[in-house]
Amino acid sequence: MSLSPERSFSAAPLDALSNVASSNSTPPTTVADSASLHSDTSKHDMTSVADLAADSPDSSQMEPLIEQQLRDEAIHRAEAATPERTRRVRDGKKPVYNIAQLIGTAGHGKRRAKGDNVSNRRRRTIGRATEIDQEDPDTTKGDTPTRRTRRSLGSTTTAHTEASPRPKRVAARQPAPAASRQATPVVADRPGVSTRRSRRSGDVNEKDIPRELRRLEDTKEFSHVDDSPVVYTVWSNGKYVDPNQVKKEEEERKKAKQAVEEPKVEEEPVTQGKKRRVKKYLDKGLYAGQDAPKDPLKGLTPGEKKQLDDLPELRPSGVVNKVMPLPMYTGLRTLIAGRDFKLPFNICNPLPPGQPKPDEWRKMTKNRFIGESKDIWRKSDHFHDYQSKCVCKATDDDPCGESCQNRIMLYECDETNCNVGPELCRNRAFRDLTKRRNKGGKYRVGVEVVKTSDRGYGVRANRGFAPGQIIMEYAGEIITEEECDRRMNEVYKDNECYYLMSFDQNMIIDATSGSIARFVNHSCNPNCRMIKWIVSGQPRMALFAGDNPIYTGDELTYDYNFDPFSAKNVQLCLCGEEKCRGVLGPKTRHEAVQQPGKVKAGGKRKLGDVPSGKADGRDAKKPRITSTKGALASVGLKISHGTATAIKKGVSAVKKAAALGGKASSAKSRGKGKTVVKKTSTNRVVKAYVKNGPARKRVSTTTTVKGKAGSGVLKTKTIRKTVTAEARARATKGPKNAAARKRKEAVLDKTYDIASL
Ligand SMILES: C[S@@+](CC[C@H](N)C(=O)[O-])C[C@H]1O[C@@H](n2cnc3c(N)ncnc32)[C@H](O)[C@@H]1O
Repeated sequence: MSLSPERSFSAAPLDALSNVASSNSTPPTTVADSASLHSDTSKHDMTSVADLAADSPDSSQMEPLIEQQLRDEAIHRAEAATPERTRRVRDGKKPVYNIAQLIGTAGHGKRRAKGDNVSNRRRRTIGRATEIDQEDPDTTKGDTPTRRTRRSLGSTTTAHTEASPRPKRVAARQPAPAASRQATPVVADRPGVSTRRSRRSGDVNEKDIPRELRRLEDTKEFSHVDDSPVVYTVWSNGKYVDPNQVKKEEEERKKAKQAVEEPKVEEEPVTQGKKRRVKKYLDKGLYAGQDAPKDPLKGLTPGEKKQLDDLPELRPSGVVNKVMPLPMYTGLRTLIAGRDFKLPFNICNPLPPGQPKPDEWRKMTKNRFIGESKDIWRKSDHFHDYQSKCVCKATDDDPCGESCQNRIMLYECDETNCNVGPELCRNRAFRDLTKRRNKGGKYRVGVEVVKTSDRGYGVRANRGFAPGQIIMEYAGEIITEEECDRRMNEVYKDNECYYLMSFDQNMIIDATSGSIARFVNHSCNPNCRMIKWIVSGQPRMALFAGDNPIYTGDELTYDYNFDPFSAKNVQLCLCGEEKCRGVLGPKTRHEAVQQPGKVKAGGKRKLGDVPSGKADGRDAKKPRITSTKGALASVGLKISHGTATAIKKGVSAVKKAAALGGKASSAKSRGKGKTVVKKTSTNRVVKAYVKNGPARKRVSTTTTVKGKAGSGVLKTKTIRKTVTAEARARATKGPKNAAARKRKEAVLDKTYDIASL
């Protein structure tokens, strides 16, 4: 019997032979190659065995021998090539193809998708590939090895996707017939791969358990014994629904329903045992955050007081009426006069959310020195002056009230300079402001930024403020004049709004990054004042309510007393007041003369405001205030009232003004070596910026020495300037009707006195 190649092929165990072949072959591309792939011996080997048979005298005797030899040879070769697979061969396991090697991609390494960690994945493809081959021999019949390989590749993908949440669909597409189970051990016999079925049945062969799971063998979880109670969770809209919470809510709903259905029995006041329920009335809203006036009779005329004596029921009993508070400052008068009144509907109606808010605004609540300003800033004499104690007494009617010297000097009382103490002292505005703000809340802060129809943003009150009460601090970056010049010429040159305020020691507060106060607009008849106070020896600027109370919803305004410095920068005033000056300009001389006598809380005062006895008893250290006549006399105090000054671009006129013969400034007189012609008694910067260009200016200076106050000589300087035709044309372009234009022109015809007022 001759040994044909086919016979030798069938005689050898298929899997072992194919393994050997697969390990040695290049990827097969033809049927012939496929045959060679599955053949157990090389052509050369077969020839030698056939030769051996041919040479044998008794071929029938030789046949089993040859077969045996062939088998041995195959095993031997297989062992030499891949010892592991040979072991499988010995164990009679199914053949395993190395697909990557077969298709020549083994050298590429594992494929890695984006974010896909394939390092731990098991190559189950081979088993699958085999499965296909084994599962349905009919389907594979006639398949070239190439096709099979492709199929294997397909199953490679399947194997990869097994880890993804779609294995079931894959399984559905390829329902595994019973035959596939035969193939399973190919996978299962590999460490770490055991089929679900085998695990479930508990028939776990130790060899089948992956090494990393072996230590978990004793756990219930491993044996699929779940003795924990089954917890069903409910999820709604991607959120976990707590059943207890649901139950609670349901009970509450039921209770509420019952309460509505059952007629409510009026509760009898229980006098014994239980505490009597007291009905709560709204006692806040109208005056939220506002103290009631201490003395309601204070504002009444003698006639009204007499009238009140005839109406004892109206006499304030001291008990706060919480039921329906009367208009706070006019309540008693309204009652006496018997007038009807109605509460304004918007009395406590702060803006609803979603209002346009200013962007590009970095809020700052405290002053910050920038650049050189800190080094230049020095402690001037009045910073020490504030330390002298006031002469108020705790037994006074109004301790540290209107007559307190500290208050008159615009020094805030504190533990160093107050004779009364923190409980009774009423001259601690900045402390009160801090306390109020620290408590937080929209209503305590009391202001909000609003968008006005024609003046950009503004600020309105969302609570009431008593006359003279502090509202908010004007804070920002404290910069030198040089820095201010630089910013004006470089940074703010295209801006329409400026947030520059003259401050102290010739410095400027730039509130471009600053507090809300920067948004307060100008009015020629304002309801607030911007006042500089000395607090713990440091100057601070704040907005105070004016002589009248401020109600919720009122827009807050103060008189900028604006100095445009250049006619080019004159802006039309849109305050809408009857006595509007027409432009954002400085106060007229007339207004300035009228102003001081009017000022009450925190404003400019005459010496006559200070009770003479107390003035005499003042500490010698404090600046002596001598009585002087006229409007300018009153500026002997260190007051910066209405000091808003916008400093517009242009060449600093410091030198110019100096050249015009202005006297040495207080700064110069203090040996600073700088010529500054702007120091005034009000600390207002009167600085003549002369713009290169068509602006025609007539600048004259007069210096009046009025007396001494504190650290320096009081000076006033008047710089007159005339509005140019160009500025006039620009300023009167706005008003549409002839009357308004005429009014503007009339205003512009005036010569402005930029004076220290
Ligand atoms: C300190 S800012 C006040 C806040 C400013 N409205 C805003 O939107 O930022 C000053 C600027 O506001 C405008 N402004 C303020 N009061 C005005 C008024 N009464 N009439 C016209 N413009 C006014 C002017 O443009 C002025 O330069």
